[in-house]
Amino acid sequence: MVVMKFGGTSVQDADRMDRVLSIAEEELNEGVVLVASATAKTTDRLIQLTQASARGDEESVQSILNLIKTHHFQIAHDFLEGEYLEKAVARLETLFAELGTIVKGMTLLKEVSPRTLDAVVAFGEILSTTLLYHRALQRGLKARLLDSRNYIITDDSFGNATPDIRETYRRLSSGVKVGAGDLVIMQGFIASTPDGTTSTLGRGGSDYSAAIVGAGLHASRIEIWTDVHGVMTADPRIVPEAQPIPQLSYEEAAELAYFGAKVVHPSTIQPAVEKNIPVLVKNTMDPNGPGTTITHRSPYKGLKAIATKRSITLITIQSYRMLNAYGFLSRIFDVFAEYRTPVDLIATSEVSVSMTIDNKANLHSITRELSKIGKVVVEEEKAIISLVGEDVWKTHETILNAFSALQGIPVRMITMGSSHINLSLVVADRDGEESVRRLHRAFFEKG
Ligand SMILES: Nc1ncnc2c1ncn2[C@@H]1O[C@H](COP(=O)(O)OP(=O)(O)O)[C@@H](O)[C@H]1O
Ligand SMILES: N[C@@H](CC(=O)OP(=O)(O)O)C(=O)O
Repeated sequence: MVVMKFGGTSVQDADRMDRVLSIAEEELNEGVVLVASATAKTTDRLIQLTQASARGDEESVQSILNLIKTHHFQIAHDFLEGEYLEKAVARLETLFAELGTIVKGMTLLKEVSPRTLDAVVAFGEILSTTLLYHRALQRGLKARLLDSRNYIITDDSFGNATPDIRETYRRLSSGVKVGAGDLVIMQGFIASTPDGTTSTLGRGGSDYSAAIVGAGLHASRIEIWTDVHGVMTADPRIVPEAQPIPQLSYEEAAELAYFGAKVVHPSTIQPAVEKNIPVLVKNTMDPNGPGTTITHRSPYKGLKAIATKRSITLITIQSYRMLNAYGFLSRIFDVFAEYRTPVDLIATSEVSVSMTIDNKANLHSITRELSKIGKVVVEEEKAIISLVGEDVWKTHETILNAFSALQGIPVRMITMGSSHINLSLVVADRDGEESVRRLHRAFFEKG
Protein backbone atom coordinates (compact mmCIF):
# COMPACT_ATOMS: atom_id res chain seq x y z
CA MET A 1 0.00 0.00 0.00
CA VAL A 2 1.19 3.49 -0.88
CA VAL A 3 0.38 6.81 0.80
CA MET A 4 0.32 9.68 -1.67
CA LYS A 5 0.08 13.24 -0.37
CA PHE A 6 -0.89 16.08 -2.68
CA GLY A 7 -0.31 19.68 -1.58
CA GLY A 8 -2.48 22.73 -2.18
CA THR A 9 -1.02 23.60 -5.57
CA SER A 10 -1.50 20.00 -6.74
CA VAL A 11 -5.26 20.21 -6.11
CA GLN A 12 -5.83 23.87 -6.95
CA ASP A 13 -8.44 23.35 -9.68
CA ALA A 14 -10.38 20.70 -11.59
CA ASP A 15 -7.53 20.00 -14.05
CA ARG A 16 -5.01 19.47 -11.29
CA MET A 17 -7.42 17.31 -9.28
CA ASP A 18 -7.91 15.12 -12.35
CA ARG A 19 -4.17 14.89 -12.80
CA VAL A 20 -3.86 13.83 -9.16
CA LEU A 21 -6.42 11.06 -9.65
CA SER A 22 -4.60 9.86 -12.79
CA ILE A 23 -1.34 9.69 -10.84
CA ALA A 24 -3.04 7.74 -8.03
CA GLU A 25 -4.73 5.44 -10.56
CA GLU A 26 -1.31 4.36 -11.86
CA GLU A 27 -0.52 2.89 -8.46
CA LEU A 28 -3.93 1.48 -7.58
CA ASN A 29 -2.86 -2.14 -7.93
CA GLU A 30 -0.92 -1.65 -4.69
CA GLY A 31 -3.82 0.12 -2.95
CA VAL A 32 -3.57 3.87 -2.37
CA VAL A 33 -4.33 6.21 0.52
CA LEU A 34 -4.56 9.68 -0.97
CA VAL A 35 -3.97 12.45 1.56
CA ALA A 36 -4.95 15.88 0.22
CA SER A 37 -4.44 19.45 1.37
CA ALA A 38 -6.91 22.27 0.88
CA THR A 39 -6.89 23.86 -2.58
CA ALA A 40 -4.12 26.47 -2.87
CA LYS A 41 -4.90 29.73 -1.02
CA THR A 42 -7.97 28.28 0.74
CA THR A 43 -6.33 27.85 4.17
CA ASP A 44 -5.07 31.45 3.97
CA ARG A 45 -8.52 32.64 2.98
CA LEU A 46 -10.17 30.76 5.83
CA ILE A 47 -7.73 32.39 8.25
CA GLN A 48 -8.56 35.81 6.74
CA LEU A 49 -12.21 34.94 7.20
CA THR A 50 -11.73 34.42 10.93
CA GLN A 51 -9.77 37.69 11.17
CA ALA A 52 -12.56 39.59 9.42
CA SER A 53 -15.10 37.95 11.77
CA ALA A 54 -13.06 38.95 14.80
CA ARG A 55 -13.22 42.56 13.57
CA GLY A 56 -16.94 42.21 13.02
CA ASP A 57 -16.29 43.22 9.41
CA GLU A 58 -19.32 41.60 7.80
CA GLU A 59 -18.61 42.91 4.32
CA SER A 60 -15.18 41.24 4.19
CA VAL A 61 -16.60 38.09 5.76
CA GLN A 62 -19.17 37.81 2.97
CA SER A 63 -16.70 38.55 0.20
CA ILE A 64 -14.11 36.00 1.44
CA LEU A 65 -16.81 33.39 1.99
CA ASN A 66 -18.09 33.97 -1.55
CA LEU A 67 -14.60 33.62 -2.97
CA ILE A 68 -14.13 30.23 -1.28
CA LYS A 69 -17.63 29.11 -2.25
CA THR A 70 -17.35 30.14 -5.90
CA HIS A 71 -13.99 28.42 -6.26
CA HIS A 72 -15.23 25.06 -4.94
CA PHE A 73 -18.57 25.10 -6.77
CA GLN A 74 -16.67 26.02 -9.94
CA ILE A 75 -14.47 22.93 -9.59
CA ALA A 76 -17.56 20.76 -9.07
CA HIS A 77 -19.19 22.16 -12.23
CA ASP A 78 -15.94 21.90 -14.19
CA PHE A 79 -15.48 18.15 -13.82
CA LEU A 80 -18.66 16.58 -12.47
CA GLU A 81 -21.97 15.80 -14.10
CA GLY A 82 -25.30 14.04 -13.50
CA GLU A 83 -25.78 12.37 -10.14
CA TYR A 84 -22.13 12.94 -9.19
CA LEU A 85 -22.53 16.68 -9.61
CA GLU A 86 -25.85 16.63 -7.73
CA LYS A 87 -24.40 14.73 -4.77
CA ALA A 88 -21.26 16.86 -4.62
CA VAL A 89 -23.26 20.08 -4.79
CA ALA A 90 -25.59 18.87 -2.02
CA ARG A 91 -22.59 18.05 0.16
CA LEU A 92 -20.92 21.40 -0.57
CA GLU A 93 -24.17 23.19 0.34
CA THR A 94 -24.26 21.38 3.68
CA LEU A 95 -20.61 22.18 4.39
CA PHE A 96 -21.01 25.87 3.53
CA ALA A 97 -24.15 26.06 5.70
CA GLU A 98 -22.12 24.64 8.64
CA LEU A 99 -19.26 27.04 7.96
CA GLY A 100 -21.74 29.92 7.71
CA THR A 101 -23.17 29.09 11.14
CA ILE A 102 -19.73 29.07 12.79
CA VAL A 103 -18.77 32.31 11.05
CA LYS A 104 -22.00 34.00 12.12
CA GLY A 105 -21.25 33.12 15.75
CA MET A 106 -17.69 34.46 15.47
CA THR A 107 -18.81 37.70 13.85
CA LEU A 108 -21.46 38.24 16.50
CA LEU A 109 -19.07 37.63 19.38
CA LYS A 110 -16.11 39.29 17.60
CA GLU A 111 -13.98 36.58 19.07
CA VAL A 112 -11.99 33.74 17.56
CA SER A 113 -10.40 31.20 19.85
CA PRO A 114 -7.67 28.84 18.55
CA ARG A 115 -10.26 26.06 18.83
CA THR A 116 -12.70 27.91 16.57
CA LEU A 117 -9.92 28.81 14.16
CA ASP A 118 -9.16 25.09 13.75
CA ALA A 119 -12.85 24.30 13.25
CA VAL A 120 -12.90 26.87 10.43
CA VAL A 121 -9.62 26.06 8.64
CA ALA A 122 -10.53 22.35 8.65
CA PHE A 123 -13.16 23.14 6.00
CA GLY A 124 -10.37 23.64 3.47
CA GLU A 125 -9.35 19.99 3.49
CA ILE A 126 -12.93 18.74 3.91
CA LEU A 127 -13.97 20.66 0.78
CA SER A 128 -11.04 19.57 -1.40
CA THR A 129 -11.41 15.89 -0.50
CA THR A 130 -15.18 16.01 -1.09
CA LEU A 131 -14.49 17.14 -4.67
CA LEU A 132 -11.74 14.57 -5.24
CA TYR A 133 -13.99 11.81 -3.93
CA HIS A 134 -16.93 12.57 -6.20
CA ARG A 135 -14.68 12.90 -9.22
CA ALA A 136 -13.01 9.58 -8.35
CA LEU A 137 -16.45 7.92 -8.23
CA GLN A 138 -17.40 9.47 -11.56
CA ARG A 139 -14.18 8.08 -13.01
CA GLY A 140 -15.32 4.63 -11.88
CA LEU A 141 -12.68 4.20 -9.18
CA LYS A 142 -13.26 2.12 -6.06
CA ALA A 143 -13.02 5.16 -3.83
CA ARG A 144 -13.82 5.75 -0.15
CA LEU A 145 -13.75 9.09 1.65
CA LEU A 146 -12.65 8.97 5.29
CA ASP A 147 -12.64 11.78 7.82
CA SER A 148 -9.10 12.04 9.22
CA ARG A 149 -10.58 13.41 12.44
CA ASN A 150 -11.78 9.92 13.30
CA TYR A 151 -8.24 8.53 13.07
CA ILE A 152 -5.64 11.18 13.88
CA ILE A 153 -6.03 11.99 17.57
CA THR A 154 -4.16 14.87 19.16
CA ASP A 155 -3.87 16.89 22.34
CA ASP A 156 -5.75 20.19 22.62
CA SER A 157 -2.94 22.53 21.50
CA PHE A 158 -5.21 23.93 18.81
CA GLY A 159 -3.38 25.33 15.81
CA ASN A 160 -0.36 23.12 16.31
CA ALA A 161 -1.58 19.99 18.02
CA THR A 162 0.60 17.01 18.91
CA PRO A 163 -0.68 13.59 17.85
CA ASP A 164 -1.19 10.80 20.33
CA ILE A 165 0.73 8.41 18.11
CA ARG A 166 -0.25 5.24 19.91
CA GLU A 167 -4.00 5.95 19.78
CA THR A 168 -3.71 7.17 16.19
CA TYR A 169 -1.91 4.02 15.03
CA ARG A 170 -4.47 1.92 16.90
CA ARG A 171 -7.37 3.62 15.13
CA LEU A 172 -5.69 3.53 11.73
CA SER A 173 -4.78 -0.13 11.87
CA SER A 174 -8.17 -1.23 13.16
CA GLY A 175 -10.28 1.14 11.05
CA VAL A 176 -8.59 1.59 7.66
CA LYS A 177 -8.32 -1.45 5.42
CA VAL A 178 -6.75 -0.87 2.02
CA GLY A 179 -6.68 -3.66 -0.50
CA ALA A 180 -5.42 -3.84 -4.10
CA GLY A 181 -7.51 -1.52 -6.29
CA ASP A 182 -8.74 0.57 -3.34
CA LEU A 183 -8.48 4.35 -3.29
CA VAL A 184 -8.95 5.76 0.19
CA ILE A 185 -9.15 9.56 0.31
CA MET A 186 -8.30 11.38 3.55
CA GLN A 187 -7.63 14.98 4.58
CA GLY A 188 -4.19 16.17 5.50
CA PHE A 189 -3.60 18.69 8.28
CA ILE A 190 -6.78 18.04 10.27
CA ALA A 191 -7.27 15.86 13.31
CA SER A 192 -9.29 15.81 16.50
CA THR A 193 -8.92 15.64 20.25
CA PRO A 194 -10.13 12.47 22.02
CA ASP A 195 -13.54 14.11 22.63
CA GLY A 196 -13.97 14.77 18.91
CA THR A 197 -13.12 18.48 18.77
CA THR A 198 -11.38 19.47 15.52
CA SER A 199 -7.67 20.26 15.81
CA THR A 200 -4.90 20.86 13.24
CA LEU A 201 -1.26 19.85 12.99
CA GLY A 202 0.13 23.33 12.17
CA ARG A 203 0.64 25.07 8.81
CA GLY A 204 2.03 22.74 6.19
CA GLY A 205 0.93 19.81 8.36
CA SER A 206 -0.46 17.61 5.57
CA ASP A 207 2.97 16.08 5.00
CA TYR A 208 2.96 15.09 8.63
CA SER A 209 -0.53 13.55 8.26
CA ALA A 210 0.71 11.52 5.30
CA ALA A 211 3.70 10.26 7.27
CA ILE A 212 1.57 9.32 10.27
CA VAL A 213 -0.93 7.49 8.06
CA GLY A 214 1.91 5.76 6.20
CA ALA A 215 3.58 4.66 9.41
CA GLY A 216 0.29 3.61 11.05
CA LEU A 217 -0.70 1.49 8.05
CA HIS A 218 2.81 0.14 7.29
CA ALA A 219 2.87 1.66 3.81
CA SER A 220 5.59 0.49 1.43
CA ARG A 221 6.37 4.14 0.71
CA ILE A 222 5.10 7.65 1.34
CA GLU A 223 4.96 9.93 -1.69
CA ILE A 224 4.85 13.70 -1.24
CA TRP A 225 3.59 15.24 -4.49
CA THR A 226 4.23 18.93 -4.89
CA ASP A 227 4.97 21.68 -7.43
CA VAL A 228 8.75 21.20 -7.74
CA HIS A 229 10.93 18.36 -9.04
CA GLY A 230 11.82 17.11 -5.56
CA VAL A 231 14.04 18.46 -2.81
CA MET A 232 16.30 20.88 -4.66
CA THR A 233 19.80 22.16 -3.99
CA ALA A 234 18.14 25.46 -2.91
CA ASP A 235 14.67 27.00 -2.91
CA PRO A 236 14.01 27.41 -6.66
CA ARG A 237 12.16 30.66 -5.95
CA ILE A 238 15.47 32.12 -4.76
CA VAL A 239 17.84 30.20 -7.05
CA PRO A 240 16.34 29.37 -10.47
CA GLU A 241 19.46 27.25 -11.22
CA ALA A 242 18.67 24.87 -8.31
CA GLN A 243 18.73 21.16 -9.21
CA PRO A 244 16.75 18.24 -7.78
CA ILE A 245 18.67 15.99 -5.39
CA PRO A 246 18.11 12.32 -6.33
CA GLN A 247 18.72 10.88 -2.87
CA LEU A 248 18.92 12.13 0.68
CA SER A 249 19.08 10.62 4.13
CA TYR A 250 16.24 11.18 6.60
CA GLU A 251 18.62 13.19 8.74
CA GLU A 252 19.64 15.46 5.88
CA ALA A 253 16.03 15.94 4.81
CA ALA A 254 14.91 16.73 8.36
CA GLU A 255 17.69 19.27 8.75
CA LEU A 256 16.83 20.92 5.43
CA ALA A 257 13.13 20.98 6.22
CA TYR A 258 13.71 22.46 9.66
CA PHE A 259 15.98 25.15 8.32
CA GLY A 260 13.60 26.35 5.67
CA ALA A 261 13.35 23.93 2.72
CA LYS A 262 9.61 23.78 3.24
CA VAL A 263 9.06 21.32 0.44
CA VAL A 264 8.85 18.66 3.16
CA HIS A 265 7.39 19.48 6.55
CA PRO A 266 10.00 18.95 9.30
CA SER A 267 8.00 16.43 11.28
CA THR A 268 7.19 14.30 8.23
CA ILE A 269 10.37 12.46 8.47
CA GLN A 270 9.99 11.20 12.03
CA PRO A 271 7.20 8.60 11.67
CA ALA A 272 8.79 7.39 8.43
CA VAL A 273 12.22 6.98 10.04
CA GLU A 274 10.81 4.98 12.91
CA LYS A 275 9.21 2.52 10.53
CA ASN A 276 11.98 2.72 7.94
CA ILE A 277 9.56 3.73 5.18
CA PRO A 278 11.06 5.52 2.15
CA VAL A 279 9.69 9.02 1.44
CA LEU A 280 9.57 10.15 -2.20
CA VAL A 281 9.15 13.80 -3.17
CA LYS A 282 7.75 14.17 -6.69
CA ASN A 283 6.37 16.79 -9.05
CA THR A 284 2.66 16.56 -9.90
CA MET A 285 3.41 18.34 -13.18
CA ASP A 286 6.15 15.85 -14.11
CA PRO A 287 5.08 12.47 -12.69
CA ASN A 288 7.72 10.53 -14.61
CA GLY A 289 10.61 12.62 -13.28
CA PRO A 290 12.85 10.85 -10.76
CA GLY A 291 12.08 13.17 -7.80
CA THR A 292 13.93 12.74 -4.53
CA THR A 293 14.07 9.53 -2.53
CA ILE A 294 14.64 9.91 1.18
CA THR A 295 15.79 6.84 3.03
CA HIS A 296 17.98 5.95 5.91
CA ARG A 297 21.29 6.33 4.11
CA SER A 298 22.97 9.24 2.47
CA PRO A 299 24.32 8.20 -0.94
CA TYR A 300 27.50 10.28 -0.59
CA LYS A 301 29.17 12.62 1.86
CA GLY A 302 29.37 16.38 1.50
CA LEU A 303 27.07 19.29 0.75
CA LYS A 304 23.61 18.41 -0.62
CA ALA A 305 21.66 21.65 -0.35
CA ILE A 306 21.42 25.16 1.04
CA ALA A 307 18.38 26.20 3.04
CA THR A 308 17.36 29.52 4.52
CA LYS A 309 15.05 30.57 7.30
CA ARG A 310 13.96 34.22 7.39
CA SER A 311 12.81 36.69 10.07
CA ILE A 312 14.93 35.16 12.78
CA THR A 313 15.68 36.84 16.10
CA LEU A 314 19.16 36.64 17.61
CA ILE A 315 19.36 36.94 21.39
CA THR A 316 22.70 37.40 23.13
CA ILE A 317 23.05 37.23 26.88
CA GLN A 318 26.25 38.34 28.49
CA SER A 319 27.33 38.00 32.11
CA TYR A 320 30.66 37.85 33.86
CA ARG A 321 28.95 35.65 36.41
CA MET A 322 29.21 32.95 33.73
CA LEU A 323 32.97 32.72 34.26
CA ASN A 324 33.73 29.32 35.67
CA ALA A 325 30.10 28.96 36.75
CA TYR A 326 27.81 26.04 36.19
CA GLY A 327 24.07 25.83 35.83
CA PHE A 328 24.06 29.04 33.80
CA LEU A 329 22.88 27.54 30.54
CA SER A 330 20.16 25.59 32.26
CA ARG A 331 18.80 28.80 33.80
CA ILE A 332 18.76 30.37 30.35
CA PHE A 333 17.04 27.41 28.74
CA ASP A 334 14.48 27.22 31.55
CA VAL A 335 13.27 30.63 30.37
CA PHE A 336 12.78 29.38 26.80
CA ALA A 337 11.09 26.24 28.09
CA GLU A 338 8.74 28.28 30.24
CA TYR A 339 7.64 30.26 27.20
CA ARG A 340 7.55 27.17 24.94
CA THR A 341 9.97 28.77 22.49
CA PRO A 342 12.38 26.49 20.63
CA VAL A 343 15.97 27.65 20.24
CA ASP A 344 17.39 26.82 16.80
CA LEU A 345 21.08 27.71 16.93
CA ILE A 346 23.35 28.37 19.85
CA ALA A 347 26.93 29.60 20.19
CA THR A 348 28.70 30.22 23.47
CA SER A 349 31.83 31.93 24.67
CA GLU A 350 33.04 32.09 28.26
CA VAL A 351 30.92 35.12 29.10
CA SER A 352 28.14 35.16 26.55
CA VAL A 353 25.60 32.94 24.86
CA SER A 354 23.93 33.73 21.51
CA MET A 355 20.80 31.96 20.43
CA THR A 356 18.35 32.24 17.56
CA ILE A 357 14.60 31.87 17.81
CA ASP A 358 11.99 31.75 15.09
CA ASN A 359 8.89 32.32 17.20
CA LYS A 360 8.71 35.87 18.54
CA ALA A 361 5.35 35.50 20.27
CA ASN A 362 6.88 35.70 23.76
CA LEU A 363 9.98 37.73 22.96
CA HIS A 364 9.10 40.47 25.40
CA SER A 365 8.63 38.14 28.37
CA ILE A 366 11.70 36.09 27.44
CA THR A 367 13.86 39.23 27.29
CA ARG A 368 12.50 40.41 30.64
CA GLU A 369 13.31 37.07 32.31
CA LEU A 370 16.75 36.77 30.70
CA SER A 371 17.61 40.30 31.88
CA LYS A 372 17.56 38.93 35.41
CA ILE A 373 20.49 36.67 34.44
CA GLY A 374 22.67 39.05 32.41
CA LYS A 375 22.80 41.83 29.86
CA VAL A 376 20.52 40.98 26.95
CA VAL A 377 20.87 42.20 23.37
CA VAL A 378 18.07 41.38 20.91
CA GLU A 379 18.70 41.67 17.16
CA GLU A 380 15.69 41.12 14.91
CA GLU A 381 15.45 40.67 11.13
CA LYS A 382 18.16 38.03 10.73
CA ALA A 383 18.31 35.03 8.39
CA ILE A 384 19.82 31.61 8.97
CA ILE A 385 21.65 30.08 6.02
CA SER A 386 22.25 26.35 6.42
CA LEU A 387 24.63 24.20 4.40
CA VAL A 388 23.37 20.66 4.81
CA GLY A 389 24.90 17.30 3.95
CA GLU A 390 26.58 14.41 5.72
CA ASP A 391 30.02 15.48 6.95
CA VAL A 392 29.47 18.87 5.34
CA TRP A 393 31.95 20.75 7.47
CA LYS A 394 34.49 18.01 7.94
CA THR A 395 36.41 19.17 4.91
CA HIS A 396 37.94 22.55 5.50
CA GLU A 397 37.27 23.50 1.85
CA THR A 398 33.55 23.84 2.59
CA ILE A 399 34.24 26.44 5.23
CA LEU A 400 36.84 28.25 3.12
CA ASN A 401 34.60 28.31 0.06
CA ALA A 402 31.59 29.42 2.06
CA PHE A 403 33.39 32.37 3.59
CA SER A 404 35.03 33.39 0.36
CA ALA A 405 31.64 33.29 -1.42
CA LEU A 406 30.18 35.53 1.29
CA GLN A 407 32.90 38.18 1.14
CA GLY A 408 31.42 41.58 1.97
CA ILE A 409 28.35 40.11 3.68
CA PRO A 410 28.70 40.39 7.46
CA VAL A 411 28.25 37.02 9.17
CA ARG A 412 26.85 37.54 12.65
CA MET A 413 27.15 33.98 13.98
CA ILE A 414 28.31 30.54 12.84
CA THR A 415 27.43 27.12 14.22
CA MET A 416 28.30 23.62 13.22
CA GLY A 417 25.84 20.93 14.31
CA SER A 418 27.60 18.18 16.23
CA SER A 419 26.09 15.67 13.80
CA HIS A 420 28.47 17.07 11.14
CA ILE A 421 25.47 17.57 8.96
CA ASN A 422 24.75 21.26 9.23
CA LEU A 423 26.90 24.34 8.96
CA SER A 424 24.73 27.36 9.70
CA LEU A 425 25.45 31.07 9.37
CA VAL A 426 23.41 34.00 10.58
CA VAL A 427 23.30 37.10 8.38
CA ALA A 428 21.05 40.15 8.14
CA ASP A 429 17.68 39.23 6.68
CA ARG A 430 18.21 41.64 3.76
CA ASP A 431 21.40 39.68 2.83
CA GLY A 432 19.70 36.27 3.14
CA GLU A 433 18.70 35.61 -0.47
CA GLU A 434 21.91 37.04 -1.89
CA SER A 435 23.90 34.79 0.46
CA VAL A 436 22.01 31.71 -0.74
CA ARG A 437 22.58 32.67 -4.39
CA ARG A 438 26.30 33.24 -3.86
CA LEU A 439 26.76 29.99 -1.96
CA HIS A 440 24.79 28.08 -4.56
CA ARG A 441 26.94 29.55 -7.31
CA ALA A 442 30.11 28.62 -5.44
CA PHE A 443 29.13 25.03 -4.68
CA PHE A 444 26.70 23.93 -7.38
CA GLU A 445 27.20 26.04 -10.49
CA LYS A 446 30.88 25.45 -11.14
CA GLY A 447 32.01 24.97 -14.71
N1 LIG B 1 15.23 23.05 -1.20
C1 LIG B 1 14.01 23.13 -1.72
N2 LIG B 1 13.63 22.25 -2.65
C2 LIG B 1 12.40 22.29 -3.20
N3 LIG B 1 11.47 23.21 -2.89
C3 LIG B 1 11.78 24.12 -1.95
C4 LIG B 1 13.07 24.11 -1.33
N4 LIG B 1 13.10 25.13 -0.43
C5 LIG B 1 11.91 25.72 -0.48
N5 LIG B 1 11.10 25.14 -1.40
C6 LIG B 1 9.74 25.58 -1.75
O1 LIG B 1 8.79 24.64 -1.30
C7 LIG B 1 7.64 24.75 -2.15
C8 LIG B 1 6.80 23.50 -2.00
O2 LIG B 1 6.29 23.42 -0.68
P1 LIG B 1 4.77 23.76 -0.37
O3 LIG B 1 4.44 25.13 -0.86
O4 LIG B 1 4.50 23.45 1.06
O5 LIG B 1 4.08 22.73 -1.34
P2 LIG B 1 2.69 22.02 -1.26
O6 LIG B 1 1.64 23.08 -1.47
O7 LIG B 1 2.76 21.03 -2.40
O8 LIG B 1 2.63 21.35 0.08
C9 LIG B 1 8.23 24.91 -3.53
O9 LIG B 1 7.37 25.62 -4.38
C10 LIG B 1 9.54 25.66 -3.26
O10 LIG B 1 9.48 27.01 -3.64
N1 LIG C 1 -3.71 23.41 4.07
C1 LIG C 1 -2.78 23.46 5.17
C2 LIG C 1 -1.96 22.19 5.27
C3 LIG C 1 -0.91 21.93 4.24
O1 LIG C 1 -0.03 21.13 4.48
O2 LIG C 1 -0.97 22.56 3.06
P1 LIG C 1 0.14 22.39 1.83
O3 LIG C 1 0.32 20.90 1.62
O4 LIG C 1 -0.49 23.07 0.65
O5 LIG C 1 1.42 23.05 2.30
C4 LIG C 1 -1.89 24.69 5.07
O6 LIG C 1 -2.03 25.46 4.13
O7 LIG C 1 -1.09 24.91 5.96
